[in-house]
Amino acid sequence: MPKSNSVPPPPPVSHAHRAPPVHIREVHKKYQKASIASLPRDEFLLDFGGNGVSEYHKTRVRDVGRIVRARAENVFRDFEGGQKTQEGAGGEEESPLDDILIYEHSSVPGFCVIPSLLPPSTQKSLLHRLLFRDLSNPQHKTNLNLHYNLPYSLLSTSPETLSSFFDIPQTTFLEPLDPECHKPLSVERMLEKKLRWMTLGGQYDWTRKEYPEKEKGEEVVFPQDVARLIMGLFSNKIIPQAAISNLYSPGDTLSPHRDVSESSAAALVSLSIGCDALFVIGLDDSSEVLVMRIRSGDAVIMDRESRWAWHSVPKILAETCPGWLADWPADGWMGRKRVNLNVRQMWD
Ligand SMILES: O=C(O)CCC(=O)C(=O)O
Ligand SMILES: [Fe+2]
Repeated sequence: MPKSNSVPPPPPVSHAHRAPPVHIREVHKKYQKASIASLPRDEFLLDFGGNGVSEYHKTRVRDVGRIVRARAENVFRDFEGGQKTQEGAGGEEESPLDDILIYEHSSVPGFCVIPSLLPPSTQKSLLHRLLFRDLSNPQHKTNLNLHYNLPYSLLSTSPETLSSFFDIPQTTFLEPLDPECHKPLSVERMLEKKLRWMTLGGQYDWTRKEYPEKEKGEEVVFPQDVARLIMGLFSNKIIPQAAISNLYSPGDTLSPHRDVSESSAAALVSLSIGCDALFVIGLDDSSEVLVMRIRSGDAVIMDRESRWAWHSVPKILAETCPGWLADWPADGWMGRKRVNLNVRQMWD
């Protein structure tokens, strides 16, 4: 991948509050309403899976770099460590020993996709780290901490006795901070619908739209194994310091926005696991808006101009989670979810 040399400077942080342009909002709304059955016939939808890239996109996508497969496999093996289980490979065929291609799309310069980057066993290991280990650690805040006391005292984060919200009785209740505003919430309902994001490492303040200040040195440590995974694959692009893990169910959306609170122009790296999603991305002054179907295991990179692009998730496609993953960790939970890990560098 070419190194970021002509990176435009970050827009002012005040731009985080700006309204998205009409041309982005319209595409977002159109694809929010699209039927899943119509998508394979849509030549304007970029899709590296299914029937493959459409004629329309073939001329707009080019391969701009590669990751040496042997190197990636070492990184995956290191990440999975002792946790690799016999269920890991899920009966998948071995991949041929060729390098992994990185594709850039001409509509949004710097926007790159690596289809099917993460093998099934790495996807499961990453879910385990995020949802069994990091979610049990009260330092990594979630959307629910703003309104509820989470029963962390019932969980254990020690590797020998690790237990998670998936392991405790699902009828356990989260007590609201303000009982006038919220009713108690069961762990079952939390995991099924209400848990929408968790922040890792530098804790983003969603109200003030700010990260912790570098000088204060107060940031929560970013999980070292996840950092090694990202650096092993994208070391010339980003130093992972913060991440948002988004959890979506069919019917959930993410509105058009730009990620402009970071004081670094390093790329954003985004990994997706579970159900497919539609992803919209476009620049402020461009009528060319790209819509892509993101599948489980895909990596997306927003670098250079695309780093400050508007983007959104208008739709999660129900019943599209790969079969080998649908019952993770039990009872079809991932079959009803998409988990995204959006990794950021806060400062240079
Ligand atoms: O879920 C996604 O693919 C995008 C998430 C995103 O844009 C964000 O967390 O800022
Ligand atoms: Fe974003």
